[in-house]
Amino acid sequence: MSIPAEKEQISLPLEDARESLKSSPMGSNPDSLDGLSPVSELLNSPSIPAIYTDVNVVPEHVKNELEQSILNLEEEIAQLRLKRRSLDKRRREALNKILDIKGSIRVFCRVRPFLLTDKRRIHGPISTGSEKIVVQLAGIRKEFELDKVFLQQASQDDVFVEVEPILKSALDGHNVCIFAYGQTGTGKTFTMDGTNEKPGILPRALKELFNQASLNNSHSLTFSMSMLEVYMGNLRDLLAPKSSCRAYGALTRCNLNIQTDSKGLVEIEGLTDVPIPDFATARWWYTKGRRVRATSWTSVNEASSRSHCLTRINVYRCGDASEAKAEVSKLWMVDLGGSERLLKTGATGLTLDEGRAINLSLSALGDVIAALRKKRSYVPYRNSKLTQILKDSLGDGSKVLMLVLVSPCEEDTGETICSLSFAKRARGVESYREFPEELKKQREKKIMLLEEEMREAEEECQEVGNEIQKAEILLSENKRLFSANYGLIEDEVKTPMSTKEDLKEATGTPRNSKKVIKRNLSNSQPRFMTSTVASRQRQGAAEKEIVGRARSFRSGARSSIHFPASQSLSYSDLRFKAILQNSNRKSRYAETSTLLRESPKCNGLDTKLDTLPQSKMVTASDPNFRVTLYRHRRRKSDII
Ligand SMILES: Nc1ncnc2c1ncn2[C@@H]1O[C@H](COP(=O)(O)OP(=O)(O)OP(=O)(O)O)[C@@H](O)[C@H]1O
Repeated sequence: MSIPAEKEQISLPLEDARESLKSSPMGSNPDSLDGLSPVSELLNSPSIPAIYTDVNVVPEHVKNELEQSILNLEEEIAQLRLKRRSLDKRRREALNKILDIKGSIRVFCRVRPFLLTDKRRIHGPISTGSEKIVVQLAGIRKEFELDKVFLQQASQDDVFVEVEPILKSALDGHNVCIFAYGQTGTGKTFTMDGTNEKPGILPRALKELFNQASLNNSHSLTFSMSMLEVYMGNLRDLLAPKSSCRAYGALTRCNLNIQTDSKGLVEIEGLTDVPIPDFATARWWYTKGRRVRATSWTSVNEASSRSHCLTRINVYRCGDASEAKAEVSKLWMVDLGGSERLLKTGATGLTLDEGRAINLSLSALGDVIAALRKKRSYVPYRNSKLTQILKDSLGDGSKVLMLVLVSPCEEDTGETICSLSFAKRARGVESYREFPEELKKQREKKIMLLEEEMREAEEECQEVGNEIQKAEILLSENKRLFSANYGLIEDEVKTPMSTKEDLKEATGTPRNSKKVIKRNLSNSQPRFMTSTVASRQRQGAAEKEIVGRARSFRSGARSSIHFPASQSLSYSDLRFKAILQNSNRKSRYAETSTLLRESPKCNGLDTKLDTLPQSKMVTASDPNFRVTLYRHRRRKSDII
């Protein structure tokens, strides 16, 4: 049979796809995906000649094989996804068990190094191990056991390494609270925020979250951020636009209400929640919030924090497209106000009030943690704003890390004992270290096994993720190849349709499946982007032309028709897909893409709206007090 020149052009898409597939990772190494039947195998098969000059003469079995290969790949991908999901579940369960064995409330202690400003460098507390601290006061020796003790020489790195596992819990869907507690000037802010040279937990955590999000191929993770401070029992939004806090009418921004829904979920009405798509943005907002934080002068610490500063990262965790809603978990990082004894700070007036307010809320926090530890039926969350805000992040299923910061100085020993007593109370008396030696060993062994299991699951999950990626590349190549060569002709050959029917199908009117497509079109676009009558007419004409071309192409009137590779592959238009779908009813590829489009977008911010509690229990602050407070606030940022 002689081959007209234009027929060779028709075959170009197939040849292009063949070439691009060969140069793709799978094409160059088709064996790397076990169990899948790559199209490259098909292409290398002797049954397919090097170049098809006319799609109509491509043997039917080649087309069937290609179709089968696509179906197999889709099946494989679905199964691999299931496998990844179950591996991820295994990893999460192992991590959860580890944290449960270690205790869902963990308490670390960090001893601050001596500072130049410390007058007498006489050691107060003496650490006698990595999990024990001994303090002597007036001949009385007090011993405190903790989950970890960081000595004076411990770096920010050393601290962060121990904090990391709890961050993973937040990514796994648990609510997490990390607190820095301690006397003024012991390094709470240094540990949480750090400096540019020695960044603390917060900036490191932000970086780590984005790092983990990029590695996690089983879920898409997105984040948003809020910062607020609790000052004298009032809440202030640290990320609110400046003007809104200064204007009288916007005072509510500075006195936010805490709302609890019927399920116990807490939301702070009107709190600014900014999306943080990357670390740079997160850092920018965080620096902004820090600058606003209220500080004032006391005789103990020249930049003493007179408030509790709370940073919340909302983690939106979304599986594959079939999951309608993202799971939301909260990661709170809290730099608590100094827990100083008021006489010592020499505080008077407002500073004294600030100190009192801080101490009251710290004591309320201690009560809540102790009640949770003892699994009491009543937990006194309502005793302070701080505990009301954290209500849904301190209870069941949540993880708490309390970092107790202490001074190394002898003169601070009294304060140090107070702080460590708080830590002891938070840890609870049922500490595992009071268990018999044998039990402790069993526990250590169990943790080791679980850690091993977690690592294995993590590695396998990574491998499966890579396999999915490869299979997806291959699948899209197969689909491209198929639609480039057979997409428009299959139905015509098997079930010829009238032109009218073709057009109806193309515009998506009569059949159910097409209705889906039509609905998608309107759903997936904002109203201003939907087609007008005129554009629909133009669209209709274009579709007629495509169908007409396809028909004449198939019926042998090929003289003036060809679809160059670029054209045949760049039709992303949904209507064009509808035509393809109709002309290829047997195939489910077009439908798959439609369904994917239909599934809700996994966007943290979209989801956030859904997750906001609807029924509210409002706790309002006294408005008179708010105004007074607003006028009298002293901030270091104001002074500067
Ligand atoms: N581990 C450390 N290494 C070096 N310097 C430290 C360390 N911890 C604290 N400092 C220094 O001690 C001083 C007081 O620390 P910081 O402001 O963090 O205390 P704080 O507990 O947050 O006080 P406040 O409750 O009053 O806000 C700072 O100058 C800080 O740089």
